[in-house]
Amino acid sequence: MTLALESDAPGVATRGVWLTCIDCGEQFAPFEAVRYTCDDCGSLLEVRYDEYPTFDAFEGSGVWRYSAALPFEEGVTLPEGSTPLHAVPRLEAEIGVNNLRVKHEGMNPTGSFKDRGMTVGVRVAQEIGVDRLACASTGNTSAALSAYGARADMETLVLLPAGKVAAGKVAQASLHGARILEVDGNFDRCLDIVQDLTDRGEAYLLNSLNPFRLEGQKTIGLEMFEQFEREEGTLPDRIVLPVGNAGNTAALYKCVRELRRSGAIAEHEVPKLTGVQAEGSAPMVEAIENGWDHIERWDDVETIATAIRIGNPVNAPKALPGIRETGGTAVAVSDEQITTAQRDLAEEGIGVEPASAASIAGLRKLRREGVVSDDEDVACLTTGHLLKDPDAAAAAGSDPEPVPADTEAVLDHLGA
Ligand SMILES: Cc1ncc(COP(=O)(O)O)c(C=O)c1O
Ligand SMILES: N[C@@H](CCOP(=O)(O)O)C(=O)O
Repeated sequence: MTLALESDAPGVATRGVWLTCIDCGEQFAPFEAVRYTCDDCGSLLEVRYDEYPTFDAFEGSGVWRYSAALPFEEGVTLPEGSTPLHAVPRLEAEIGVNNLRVKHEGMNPTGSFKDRGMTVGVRVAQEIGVDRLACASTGNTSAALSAYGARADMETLVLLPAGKVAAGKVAQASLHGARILEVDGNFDRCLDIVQDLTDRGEAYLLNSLNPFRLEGQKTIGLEMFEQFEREEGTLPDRIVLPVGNAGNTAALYKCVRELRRSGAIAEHEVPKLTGVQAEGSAPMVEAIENGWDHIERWDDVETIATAIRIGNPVNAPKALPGIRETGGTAVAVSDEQITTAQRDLAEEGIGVEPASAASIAGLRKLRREGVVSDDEDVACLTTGHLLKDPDAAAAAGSDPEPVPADTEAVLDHLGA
């Protein structure tokens, strides 16, 4: 396995930062115009730097600890990052791997990893000087954008698929002051519309199609590597993560390529990126299983894990090579397997929303199939907090037992 590394970026932009097309290689200055895709060929853009740092360049905490690998020294912060890397001894033994850690991104300020992307993305919006921020969302992106937009005192517009966003997320967007449009269509249609609006200059797009979002999200990998190394004396052999729009997969792949390029990690230390989707929403798994270099859009998607109810992952051109070049894979899990994993994590004290539990469900399935071996050190990413989706949590948990307001009756009920 050999990773394809970026070539040197010619010339110098702001702090040596460039927007580069992942297909034709065309380069653009990063902040002089609003641009999400390549002017020449329409493909995805990636942020590239003149230099890539090693671990000794990092200081401080949270996302901005990694400013040497980001386009700015600091951003609009709440602050975000510094999330725990939990040991889960019972799950580790039951699933049967050498080492299992859970990186719980639900512990970010708005309860998901999106905050890492927004602290950078909203800072870029300030730099460019836009008036209004916008996103399509299955919930978490809208919650994060609303909070970071509020922090920056900027107007926010969010488009949500009607009836398909968990209650906690709508409440967040609402209270942080976003204008919320409920669209009669799924997330992918919402994103089509937001792209049309932003192409017409109506707003600045802060979905993960915006390459600066992924810069913030790549700090998940930087932080996880430092924690894993500190606590386990090694790096994980494999990172297992839920996949929706495939931004995190793209961001983690970029993280390892940059670390390889600076010499901070060796080729044999590159973890296998392993994506998990819900069976009812699995275009990336379909592409990996069929050896395709593109995804086919799924128009009808359904899963209890509403955060990853996505049929057209826009970052697939970045994420598919990431899975393949790192020797990883992709797997689909049922809603039942997701709920079981959500309960299992809860029994270890870790509260996650359904999409997050997909990582554990996927690892368990791959281990049973023998794709993951028993000597592997694995990090699973859990992406959102349990309270994001209180209805799913209540349905997965047990019902409260009604008792009279009387101590004897309570003791009686307990069978004492
Ligand atoms: C909780 C949660 N997990 C996973 C995902 C999937 O992440 P990505 O779109 O980066 O693949 C999302 C959103 O897409 C999410 O909100
Ligand atoms: N799960 C996401 C879907 C949008 O993803 P993005 O990373 O492209 O913004 C959400 O929370 O909306």
